[in-house]
Amino acid sequence: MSFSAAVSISYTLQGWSNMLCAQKSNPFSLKSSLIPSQFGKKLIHKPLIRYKEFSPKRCNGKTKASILWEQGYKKVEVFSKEHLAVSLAYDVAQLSNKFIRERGVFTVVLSGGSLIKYLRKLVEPPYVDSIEWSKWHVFLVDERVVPKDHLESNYKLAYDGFLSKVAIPNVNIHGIDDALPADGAADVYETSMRRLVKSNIIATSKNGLPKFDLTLLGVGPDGHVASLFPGHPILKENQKWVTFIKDSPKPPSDRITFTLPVINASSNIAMVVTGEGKANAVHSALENDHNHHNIAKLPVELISPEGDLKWYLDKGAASKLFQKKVEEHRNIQETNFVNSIIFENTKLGGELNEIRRRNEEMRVAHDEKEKETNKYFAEWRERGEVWEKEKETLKSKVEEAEARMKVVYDDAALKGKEGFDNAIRQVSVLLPDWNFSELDLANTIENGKVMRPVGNGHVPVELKKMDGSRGESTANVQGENTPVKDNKENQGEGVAN
Ligand SMILES: O=C(O)[C@H](O)[C@@H](O)[C@H](O)[C@H](O)COP(=O)(O)O
Repeated sequence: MSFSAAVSISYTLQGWSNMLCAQKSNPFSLKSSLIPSQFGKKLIHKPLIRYKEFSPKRCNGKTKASILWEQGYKKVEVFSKEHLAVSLAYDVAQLSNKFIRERGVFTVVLSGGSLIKYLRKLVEPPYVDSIEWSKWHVFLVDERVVPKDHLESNYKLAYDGFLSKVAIPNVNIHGIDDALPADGAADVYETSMRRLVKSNIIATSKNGLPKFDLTLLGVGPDGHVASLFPGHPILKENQKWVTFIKDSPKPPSDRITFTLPVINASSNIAMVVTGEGKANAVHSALENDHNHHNIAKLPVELISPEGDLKWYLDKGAASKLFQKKVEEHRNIQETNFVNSIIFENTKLGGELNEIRRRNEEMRVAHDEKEKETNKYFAEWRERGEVWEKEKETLKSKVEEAEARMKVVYDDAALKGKEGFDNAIRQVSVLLPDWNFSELDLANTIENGKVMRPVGNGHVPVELKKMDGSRGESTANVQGENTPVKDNKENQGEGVAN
C-alpha cells in the first residue's frame, strides 16, 4: 500500500475550487452558500465526499473533517490539532502494516521538536497493541550532539514521548554515539546505516542511497528541516549520507543531520507542521513559484522525495496558503455582488420603463376619452340650444292653442252639450296629439260637469283651463240646457261668441 493510498482521509474535498465549499467547522470554510447566483449560473456546491477507506478511528471524539488538496505531487491536509494526531497515527499504522508485510521491517526516521507529541496516538489503543513494533527500526533525521539523557537530546525527546511506550527493541532505536564530537558522530551514524542497508534492513534507492520507509519531518519557522538551515553550505552536500554542523543557528550549535539526498530518497515523507509561526515557510514550500531559480530556496522547499510526500498542517501553519484563494473568492463575491446590483438596477430600470410606458398609454387613453367627452358635451350643448329654441317655439304654439281653446271653451260653455262637443272637435284639431275619442263617445254631463266612465262610475274629465293649469274642466258646463248666460257668469270671464 502506497503512502497516498494509506492516507485515506475521512472527508476529502476535491480540488482547489471545492475547497471553498468546506464545512463551517473548518477554519477555511468560506460559506460558499452565501455566494450569490449570477444570472442563473450557480456556483456548484459539491458535498464533502466520504472516502472509501474511511476509518472510524479518524473521527473519534472531537476530531473534525479536514481539508485535503493536491498541488502537483504534494498532498496537503489541514486538521484540528487533535485530528492531526489521530490521522497521523492512522497513516503511520497503515504504512507500518504495508512495509512489514512487504519487507518484514519498517524503517522510520524521526525529527525532533513538536513532531513527537503528534505521535501520541500511536502509544494508545488500538495501535499500541496492534502494530508490530518489534519490526520497527527507528532513526533520527538529526540530533543535537549532547548526551542521550540531556534535555536537548532528540533521542531523549523521542524516547520519553514515544519510543519507551511501545515495544520497539532498544537495539532497533538508532541513536548517535554521544561520546563523539559532531563530525565523528555523523560518520559513525552513516557507517551503521550502511551496514543496515547491506543487511537489507534499510532499503536502497535506485541511486544507491538509503531508502527509508517513512521520514517524519518538522519544519522550523525559518524553513529549516532536520538540521539543514537556510543558506548553509551543507544543503549542497551530496556525497555523505549523514553530515554535521557546528554553527547551527538554532541551539545547540553542534548537530548531525541527514543530507538532503538521503531525506529525499525516502519512500514516504510526512511533513508535520503546526502553528502560525510556520505559515510563511509552509507558504514558500507549497505556493512559491519554483521556476525562479535565482531566488535562494528554503531547505523545506527542497524536500522533494522519490516517493510520496504529505503535509499535515494545522490552521495556523496553513493560514498563508489560502490567501490567494481567499482573495480570489472575495473578488468573485465582490464581482457577484456588483453584478447582482447591476442586475437589480437593470431589472428595476426595466420595470420603471414599463411603468413609464403604461403611464404614457394611460395618458393617451385619457386624452382620447377627454376629447370624446368634450365632443359629446359640445354636441349636447348644441342640442340643448336647439331644444331651447324648439321649446320656445312650442311654448308660443301652446299659448296660441290655449288662446284659441279659451275661445272654444267659452263658446262651449255658452252652448251646453252641443257646444261642448263642438269644442272638443275644435280642440282635437288644435291638439291632434290628445285623445278625445273616449270623451267624444262617452262623456256625460253630471251636475254640470263633463264626466267620463271609469270602471263602474264616472270621473270628471280633465281639460286644460284657460290659465294653463289642469283641473276639472268645464266647471261651467253644467248641462245641456244650462243657460249660456249663467255659465258665462260662473266662468267669470265673459267671452264674446
Ligand atoms: O533538532 C531539531 O531542532 C529538530 O529536528 C528540528 O528540525 C525541528 O524538527 C524543527 O525545528 C521543528 O521543530 P518544532 O516542530 O518543535 O517547531
